Amino acid sequence: MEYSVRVMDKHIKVPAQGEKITMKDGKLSVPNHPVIPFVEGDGTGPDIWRASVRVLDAAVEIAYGGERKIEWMEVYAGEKSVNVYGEGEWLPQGTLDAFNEYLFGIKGPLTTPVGGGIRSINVALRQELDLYACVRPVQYFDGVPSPVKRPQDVDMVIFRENTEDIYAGIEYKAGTPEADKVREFLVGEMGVNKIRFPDSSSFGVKPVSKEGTERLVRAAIQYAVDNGRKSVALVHKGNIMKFTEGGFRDWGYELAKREFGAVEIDGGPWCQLPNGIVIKDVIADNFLQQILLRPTDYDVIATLNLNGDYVSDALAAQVGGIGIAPGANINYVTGHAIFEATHGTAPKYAGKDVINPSSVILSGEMMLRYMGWTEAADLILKGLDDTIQQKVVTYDFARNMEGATEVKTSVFGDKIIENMKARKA
Ligand SMILES: NC(=O)C1=CN([C@@H]2O[C@H](COP(=O)(O)OP(=O)(O)OC[C@H]3O[C@@H](n4cnc5c(N)ncnc54)[C@H](OP(=O)(O)O)[C@@H]3O)[C@@H](O)[C@H]2O)C=CC1
Ligand SMILES: O=C(O)CCC(=O)C(=O)O
Ligand SMILES: [Mg+2]
Repeated sequence: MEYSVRVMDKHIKVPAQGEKITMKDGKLSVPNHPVIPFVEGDGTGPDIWRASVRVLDAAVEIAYGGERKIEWMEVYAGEKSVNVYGEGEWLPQGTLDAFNEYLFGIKGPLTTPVGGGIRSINVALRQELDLYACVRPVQYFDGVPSPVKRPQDVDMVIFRENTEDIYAGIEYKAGTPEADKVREFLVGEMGVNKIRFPDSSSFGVKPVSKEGTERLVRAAIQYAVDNGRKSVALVHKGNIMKFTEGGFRDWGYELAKREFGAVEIDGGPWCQLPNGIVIKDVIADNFLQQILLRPTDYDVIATLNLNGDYVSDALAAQVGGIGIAPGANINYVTGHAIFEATHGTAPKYAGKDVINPSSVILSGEMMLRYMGWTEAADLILKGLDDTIQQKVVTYDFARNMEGATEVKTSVFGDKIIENMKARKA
């Protein structure tokens, strides 16, 4: 690929061809040759990205015959960033600037160490760009092996609040002066007497705001309206965490009434929009058993950050696993969006070319659809569907699928491309 001399910072090469995606008056404007930044990711990220980018490019080429093309621009985060930029540079300013300026991006998974070390770069990106909605559709592809009897009954779209909650990582380690200060404040000034072992406790803070809840619930209800869905369920643990998770529920209902004209049904608090969409709520532990026993009761899900994290992996498992679970982090007001899989770096498979690339491919499919390139997005769904029907799959599906041909990540990508070409021929 040719590059211009213009650089964003010394490591980011801006493609010579290509223009920015922009947003004006709430409307996206997507040129035929958009520049889209990508982060390859850690662990299995490079294996997955290599296969995915070929599938995305092929879909666009087959659909539009050269008239449209994505001009990819590599930006760095995670381990590769430290290699390129130097020590401590896990999320360089140039990367943030690129995502900010070019509006859209796509990324592979990034490692977050447990217990210590750096805070999540994934979370930092969502916070820095204020990508407040994590949208994770969960749908079943016919033929995918699943642990449940009727995986086809699962058809949900999770809207997970993406910037607040305990997930924001505001916490203080036991034994530090900061933890001592928090303890002194809680016990000494606030009169809290419920901390069982105050001297050896670490402390975490769970901020949940009205504004944060409202913009997420608004996005979920709007999605339900735009896509003819049946219901929006607010999933929370508001019986225990009354002002945070309970606040999420109450603010959610209030917004549905105030902005969408919902009225209470059966004595409330459930309510209904004039077009019939039901707004309901469910306590999170009950929700986790209900999605297994009667998934057809649920459609669009609006929930807090940590609940959404658990729920998205659990639901993904019902339709075959996180190898096929896409997602997008979106700010619907500014138009910024970073598309990424639900799963992590799966480090034990790194560099082996065996991992399932479907989640990133489907995240790319979401991106193309969001850009309005629906023909290319549809082709990807067909190509993936055909490949699964032919039982040509990666190890994760092969281990539970009778008569499967187990293939490498790269070959799986080739097969999808072959099937997309056959569909178009
Ligand atoms: N957005 C992001 O960038 C995310 C990053 N992470 C980070 O990733 C790292 C590893 O996290 P971990 O908890 O192990 O979770 P992972 O999602 O990385 O992997 C857990 C298991 O899920 C299965 N799996 C994951 N991805 C795929 C795939 N593409 N195809 C098929 N199977 C897959 C594998 O199961 P099996 O062993 O059965 O084959 C794997 O061992 C951590 O540092 C974590 O913080 C985690 C989630 C999201
Ligand atoms: O940031 C991480 O390492 C984990 C994030 C995660 O699990 C998720 O967003 O689903
Ligand atoms: Mg997760």
